[in-house]
Amino acid sequence: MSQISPSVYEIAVLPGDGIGVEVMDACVALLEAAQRQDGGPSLRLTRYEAGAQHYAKCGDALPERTLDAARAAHAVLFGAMGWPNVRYPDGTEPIPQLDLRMALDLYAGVRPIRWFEGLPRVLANEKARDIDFVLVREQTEGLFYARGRGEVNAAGEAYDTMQITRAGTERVSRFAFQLAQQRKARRGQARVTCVDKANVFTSMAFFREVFNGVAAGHADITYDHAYVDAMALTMVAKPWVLDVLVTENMFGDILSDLAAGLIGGMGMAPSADIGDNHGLFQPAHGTAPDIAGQDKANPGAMFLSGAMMLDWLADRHQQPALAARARTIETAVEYVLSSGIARPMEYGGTAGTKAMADAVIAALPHAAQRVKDTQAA
Ligand SMILES: NC(=O)C1=CN([C@@H]2O[C@H](COP(=O)(O)OP(=O)(O)OC[C@H]3O[C@@H](n4cnc5c(N)ncnc54)[C@H](O)[C@@H]3O)[C@@H](O)[C@H]2O)C=CC1
Ligand SMILES: CC(C)CC(=O)C(=O)O
Ligand SMILES: [Mg+2]
Repeated sequence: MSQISPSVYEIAVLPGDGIGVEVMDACVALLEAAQRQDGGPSLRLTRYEAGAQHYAKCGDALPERTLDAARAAHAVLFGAMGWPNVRYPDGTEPIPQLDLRMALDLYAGVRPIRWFEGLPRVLANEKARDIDFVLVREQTEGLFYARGRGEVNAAGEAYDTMQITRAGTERVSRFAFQLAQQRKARRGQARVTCVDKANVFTSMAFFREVFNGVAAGHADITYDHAYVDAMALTMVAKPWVLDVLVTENMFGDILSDLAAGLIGGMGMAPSADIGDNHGLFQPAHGTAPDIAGQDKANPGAMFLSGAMMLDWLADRHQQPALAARARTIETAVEYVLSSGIARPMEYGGTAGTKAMADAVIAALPHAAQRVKDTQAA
């Protein structure tokens, strides 16, 4: 849905916990530098508190003020939240991103995985250079429906329920086909794969049946199916054959980390949580307690999530200058890695979070020129 362009885009910034704060500082610096450079539409980036540490301090992981700001903003930029030893009384973690997905109805978790020069070559096969697929994860139901509802009974049995609805499956499937249509326009072909476990679970057989109904309405896009265990193998054996995948919440959670492993780890795996009225953009990784506070995190996933936010705003508000800014940021990230100007510690290099941010910011003028040259060609 396109909307009138505001004079300033209000962005609710929720850094969260651990490396969420570090990669967010780097991303805000990059977004501000890119805006200064192109002099285009303004983003007002305002920080709000939420997360496990906030819960530990104040007993509230997602304050009303933060939720209101997220609802009112043009977009939400999110770091990561959660901390292993901070728990709710039921033993689970305060992870407000799940509450935000429900509150803002962010049903499509969009997780692109693309290899480019400068990323580690995890798979030896030359074809691994062509890895370029998007996992669309349903995010408002599935096995995550059980959150806060699970039970352990007196007989010592624990139950968590998987919820699959026709409406929820239809809308996420439609989203996947629309995404495939956009990719087809760019790449000449597209295929949507429904990832499920329809051979075992009634809920998953229903997911597949509803997906097939949506597929029937998109005759221009090829589709197929894969069981989730076989998909795990395909991802490792020949991920270059994958295009758009759509799956249930929990399967998507697991497969998206596996997919990130194909390009060297979580540090270059961005994501977008999209609903009909709101968009939230966050790296697919968590708060990484093992490296937090040491300036070791790779901010690349956060940078690319920021670029996804600019693209989404550009599309929603018909603002091509923001799409150009997104291309500039992506190009700067790729240039820094491919030229070896800086190599993140995650890939065995020496560049910490701040050094990566400095290098990408310094590459912005060069990247902007490259984007202009490409557009002119
Ligand atoms: N969206 C979110 O906010 C998410 C939050 N979490 C929370 O984060 C906490 C830690 O969870 P984990 O299972 O350890 O997952 P994690 O994604 O934080 O870390 C997994 C591994 O990847 C590494 N890693 C992650 N991001 C990196 C980056 N940008 N640069 C370099 N290395 C990176 C970590 O050092 C760790 O070895 C938990 O409290 C969990 O609930 C986990 C996943 C997503
Ligand atoms: C903390 C999680 C539930 C979130 C997560 O792992 C994810 O969004 O990928
Ligand atoms: Mg995850």
